[in-house]
Amino acid sequence: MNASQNPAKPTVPPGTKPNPLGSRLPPRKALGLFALLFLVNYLLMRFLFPGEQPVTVPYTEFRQQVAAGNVTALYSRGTTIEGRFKQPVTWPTPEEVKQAGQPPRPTTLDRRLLPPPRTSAYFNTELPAFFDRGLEDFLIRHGVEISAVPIQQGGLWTTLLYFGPALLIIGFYVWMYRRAAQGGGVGGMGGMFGIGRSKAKRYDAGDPANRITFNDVAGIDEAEAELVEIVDFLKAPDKYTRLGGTAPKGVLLIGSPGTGKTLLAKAVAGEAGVPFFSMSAAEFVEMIVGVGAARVRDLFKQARESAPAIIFIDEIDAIGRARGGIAFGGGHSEQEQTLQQILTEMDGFSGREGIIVLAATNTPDVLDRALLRPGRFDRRVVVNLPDKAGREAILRVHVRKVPLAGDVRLEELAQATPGFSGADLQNLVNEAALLAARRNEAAVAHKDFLDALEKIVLGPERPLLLSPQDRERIAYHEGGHAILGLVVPGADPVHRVSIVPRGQALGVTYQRPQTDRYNYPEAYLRARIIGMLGGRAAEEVVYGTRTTGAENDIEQATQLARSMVTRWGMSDAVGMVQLAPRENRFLGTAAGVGGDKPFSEQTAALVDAEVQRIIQGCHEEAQRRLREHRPALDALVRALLNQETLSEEEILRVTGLPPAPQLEGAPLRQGT
Ligand SMILES: Nc1ncnc2c1ncn2[C@@H]1O[C@H](COP(=O)(O)OP(=O)(O)OP(=O)(O)O)[C@@H](O)[C@H]1O
Ligand SMILES: [Zn+2]
Repeated sequence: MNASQNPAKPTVPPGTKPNPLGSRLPPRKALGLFALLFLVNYLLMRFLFPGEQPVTVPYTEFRQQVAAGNVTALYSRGTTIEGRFKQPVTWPTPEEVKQAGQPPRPTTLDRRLLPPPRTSAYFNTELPAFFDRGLEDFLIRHGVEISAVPIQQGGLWTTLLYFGPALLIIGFYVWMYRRAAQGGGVGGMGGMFGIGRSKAKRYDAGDPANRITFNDVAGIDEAEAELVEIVDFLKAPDKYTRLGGTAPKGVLLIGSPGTGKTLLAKAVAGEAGVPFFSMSAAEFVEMIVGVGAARVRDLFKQARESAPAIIFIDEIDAIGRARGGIAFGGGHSEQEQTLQQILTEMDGFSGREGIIVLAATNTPDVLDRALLRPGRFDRRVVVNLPDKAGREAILRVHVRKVPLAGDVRLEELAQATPGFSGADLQNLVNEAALLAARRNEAAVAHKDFLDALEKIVLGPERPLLLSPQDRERIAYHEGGHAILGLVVPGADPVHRVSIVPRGQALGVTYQRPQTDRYNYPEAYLRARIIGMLGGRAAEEVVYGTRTTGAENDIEQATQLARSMVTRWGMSDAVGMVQLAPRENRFLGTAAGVGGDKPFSEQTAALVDAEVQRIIQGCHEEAQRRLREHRPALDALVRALLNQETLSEEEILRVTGLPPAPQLEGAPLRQGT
């Protein structure tokens, strides 16, 4: 289970001002007016020219009309004949409808039925597949004019009338354009409905109340340090360019979601005291081609007017994907144009203007090379997930505005939250504060944090009606995980066991590392697998039967064992061979064996056999140790059935076991 879920984020950053250049007519209204005109146009057409839509008649009917002398002219195109009747004709005729045995008004749903009757002076028909030899003679005999050009539907006056409504719409456009242009004073695409205007959020650093500085950023010191130079440059651009050096133009911030890229960009603006224009790249790209480019132009224009300034483009991968790569529905060329416009704007800077473009992405490897060339986003700053000290510092930033009870131990919380991003930690503080408020507490206590953490990691409690047998089985399952966490050397300390159903889980065992770990001993990994298999092993030892409850455990254990074999060279039979790709550093996704296997079938079989051998060994050890500690297991289960959730001290007390000898910690794990 992944600990970092989407944290709730404030949608509008503090200090955001609405764009002062809003279009005068609200876009909603303009659209409504537009739709109305369209409707009027359509109705007008239908009303004025009810017969102008040609009827489609069968070939036999066409011949009959020619024979009756009712066809004046025709034009043929391929096997289609279009023409004009002397007298308008209704098709299908009432007799036809009767013959077909249909109600006079067939529904459009039934395609086998005849079309609804229509009257028109114009018609079209399909020539039969076989050649009608006498047709030409036949037509001439009946005085049909064979036209070389398509037959005009209606004369000059109808043509004019056709154009009337269209002219009306064009007139409306011009009028709207003028209005908007007068109001906003921005020409070009930007004038019309404000479509081409960037919806950039301007965040002004001038107001000290909502000024964000490096003080608000914690735990990502390296990234911060790299941006200090940018702040310097913005404060005194001339200092850098005086000797002919080129100023930085673009910085790419790379990091997982919620690591504080946006925050960092804002802090740079705040530190330098310059305005901050931010926009998400996804907002650039809309349905209408050309709009994205216009928005880019407008964004840069706004920034230039208030230079020195920072432009922040979030999720730049939305437009900056390598061209010719993944095709984007219909929006491909739009995306390309938008990207091109950004490049053009950046190339256009003299560097002395004091504008720096910061862009953020969490998938740097998909970006177009053109973006990364010198003079563009040639500086890259990696924003990593915070380590334990970093997490504590971030928590400290976010609890500033929260009254804390004396028992809160931020260090412990930092220890229990490996893999959490800054945004996740902010969310944790927020959830804890909400929980404390709901509990009518005067300050936020440590327990509030722990409960909030549990809710974030596993989802809210889920009321489930369980039979006493099911509850007992779940208690033994969790008890199995917990006991092994206590008795297997090297296992992470167990700090909470619960049989309250949450999210997908029926029960949870939390294990907490002592410190963040970057290098894992083999013994530790084995201890982890043994613990993971402990739930099933306990069920087997106690009941002698199995349930589906171990699915998640099996999945995790298999993944870990596979990594031991394919990535970390921990199988003697396979040896020190890398058989699986490295995990993605930025996304933190642990990759299993790749889809397109770069190794042979034999190797694959060997890997599978080795994975099985590891799992089997761990499974046996889990069963053996649980048999050995059966009294402790029973005691733990009794306490769990009584109290549902046990803390670390309670677990140690009821089982009478000492904590497992430590190898040194590793990230927080919860087994389910
Ligand atoms: N290093 C940090 N220090 C303090 N707060 C942080 C940190 N990182 C993130 N946060 C908090 O999380 C919130 C969201 O972070 P932010 O929007 O900057 O992340 P991001 O990396 O831009 O995410 P995304 O990639 O999803 O846009 C911030 O407003 C801030 O409150
Ligand atoms: Zn389990």
